[in-house]
Amino acid sequence: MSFKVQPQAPSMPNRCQLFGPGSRPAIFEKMAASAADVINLDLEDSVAPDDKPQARANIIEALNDVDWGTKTVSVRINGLDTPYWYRDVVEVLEKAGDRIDRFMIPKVGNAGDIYAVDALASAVEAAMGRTKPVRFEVIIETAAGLAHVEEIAAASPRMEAMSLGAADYAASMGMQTTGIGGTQENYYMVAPDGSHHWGDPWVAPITAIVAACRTHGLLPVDGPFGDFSDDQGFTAQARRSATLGMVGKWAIHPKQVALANEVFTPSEAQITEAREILAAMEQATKDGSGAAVYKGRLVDLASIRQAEVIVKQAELITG
Ligand SMILES: CCC(=O)SCCNC(=O)CCNC(=O)[C@H](O)C(C)(C)COP(=O)(O)OP(=O)(O)OC[C@H]1O[C@@H](n2cnc3c(N)ncnc32)[C@H](O)[C@@H]1OP(=O)(O)O
Ligand SMILES: O=CC(=O)O
Ligand SMILES: [Mg+2]
Repeated sequence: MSFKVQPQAPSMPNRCQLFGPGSRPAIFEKMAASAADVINLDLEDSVAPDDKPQARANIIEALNDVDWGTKTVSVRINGLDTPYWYRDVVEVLEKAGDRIDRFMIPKVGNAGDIYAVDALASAVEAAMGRTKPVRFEVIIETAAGLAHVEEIAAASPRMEAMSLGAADYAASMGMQTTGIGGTQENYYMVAPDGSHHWGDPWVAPITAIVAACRTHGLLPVDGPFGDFSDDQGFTAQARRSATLGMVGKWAIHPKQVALANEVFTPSEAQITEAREILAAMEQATKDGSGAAVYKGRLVDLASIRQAEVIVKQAELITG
């Protein structure tokens, strides 16, 4: 371990972030009644330009009036290259009560973008006498965002989570696809027998996001999977993300919430195995050994840290 100890990510459930357009208030109560840990009310790409002012008003009303229970509630503001974002920040912080937890900042390109939103949010919060600072989550979905992912993660104490936005990321990187996340038809290897084996084109940005988040104590989250009729594809993508260290995934349709919750909640079998490894290592330590054999395989002090990840995830969900 480096002399600088790795900070803990915030201890909060973040297995699924359910999105809904701010221009569609009829679904807000359904979002609040869902099993998602986080709700993202959108002012950005799911809202047409002419609908932005009404969507803002709808979201402010919902932040004041809807019972969001214990969910984390986030508002996705517009990008800093648009004329909308400053009004998103100012109006929401001036008119919504304390039920807003996060702003999601899309298409961030560097730490300066976070600084700008931080400065504006700080001024409005001070002017309004708000005592609960809004926290930030960002989307890494541009080439610049990926290139500067670490400085973005470190940009403000408000930073809480970071998502991969597969759709805009693909566009910004010039990827030859219109698919949003998951398997890409043309990203395959050919085996000696001529069969095709599909690779994961998202592994590089996911790994970069996880590393930046873990270095700075943020929650790494996988973004949208567009084909909401493909449960198997969603689950496979979510499992790959969980295996690489992400803590949750977006749902762009309510049917994806249960799928995400299942993947990002450790199974009984995983929890049992983790507890057995901890018990085996406790016995090994008592016996004066740093290593032991569990089910025919090596476990050592690193296995304790691995098992603790799973036990902590489980405890977070069960409370
Ligand atoms: C890709 C890049 C990104 O930026 S993704 C993030 C931005 N996009 C979004 O926020 C889109 C979110 N999703 C949606 O707007 C809708 O789910 C879309 C995909 C348009 C589908 O809507 P719709 O045709 O109504 O679906 P459906 O008939 O299958 O709905 C079944 C029941 O579920 C409801 N529903 C729909 N969407 C949501 C939602 N996001 N949250 C909560 N509930 C939702 C529908 O109202 C419908 O309810 P009911 O059964 O009639 O009571
Ligand atoms: O905003 C999300 C994306 O995939 O783009
Ligand atoms: Mg996007």
